[in-house]
Amino acid sequence: MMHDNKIVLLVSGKRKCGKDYICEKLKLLIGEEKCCIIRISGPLKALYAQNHGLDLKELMSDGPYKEIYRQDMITWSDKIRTENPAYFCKAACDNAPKKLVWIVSDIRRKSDINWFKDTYRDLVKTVRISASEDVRIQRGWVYKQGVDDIESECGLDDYTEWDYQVSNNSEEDSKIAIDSIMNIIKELIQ
Ligand SMILES: Nc1ncnc2c1ncn2[C@@H]1O[C@H](COP(=O)(O)OP(=O)(O)OP(=O)(O)O)[C@@H](O)[C@H]1O
Repeated sequence: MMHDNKIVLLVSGKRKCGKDYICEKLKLLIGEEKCCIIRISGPLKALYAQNHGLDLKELMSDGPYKEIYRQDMITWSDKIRTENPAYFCKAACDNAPKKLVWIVSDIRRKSDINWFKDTYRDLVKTVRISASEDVRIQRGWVYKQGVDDIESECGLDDYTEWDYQVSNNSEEDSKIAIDSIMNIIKELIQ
């Protein structure tokens, strides 16, 4: 199968490690004409909102709505995933614009990585972002049973085959992380 992409960058990390922060900076550096951020949670939330009569805009935002429904959304989407593990990954890619670089900013499960690797083969590069618990707490993370202790948060804790592992405990860290990822990307999209 031919793809328009040259890179599919899969990004993973615990809550408040700075996934969005790093992905947004990468997108700006690569340029919006070449790059977009994809979220597997996009089609997931759309379908959930539709099925439950909720406001999608509220659900997509970082507000309280997201936290109120997070748990139920996980249970609901797990049911769909049991029948078809790739359902939400495929839907996210089907809806994504054609760009040289796709950054998938919410990779959570081994089944996500497997589907992307089966589909996009050697275009796939994987990145794990980490930050200490102290730093994540400073950024607003509060441990939640039923969220932080289940597969959607821990499914990749023991995954070891990352192409890049970067830490994001500080602004300095993020610069180093972004530089090293950009070095690879620049070469691949030339
Ligand atoms: N290197 C950094 N320097 C300064 N602020 C940062 C850094 N990384 C992240 N932040 C800030 O920390 C907060 C959490 O980051 P972000 O939303 O990117 O995390 P996330 O991993 O996407 O979280 P979630 O899993 O909840 O979506 C944001 O306010 C972000 O601006």
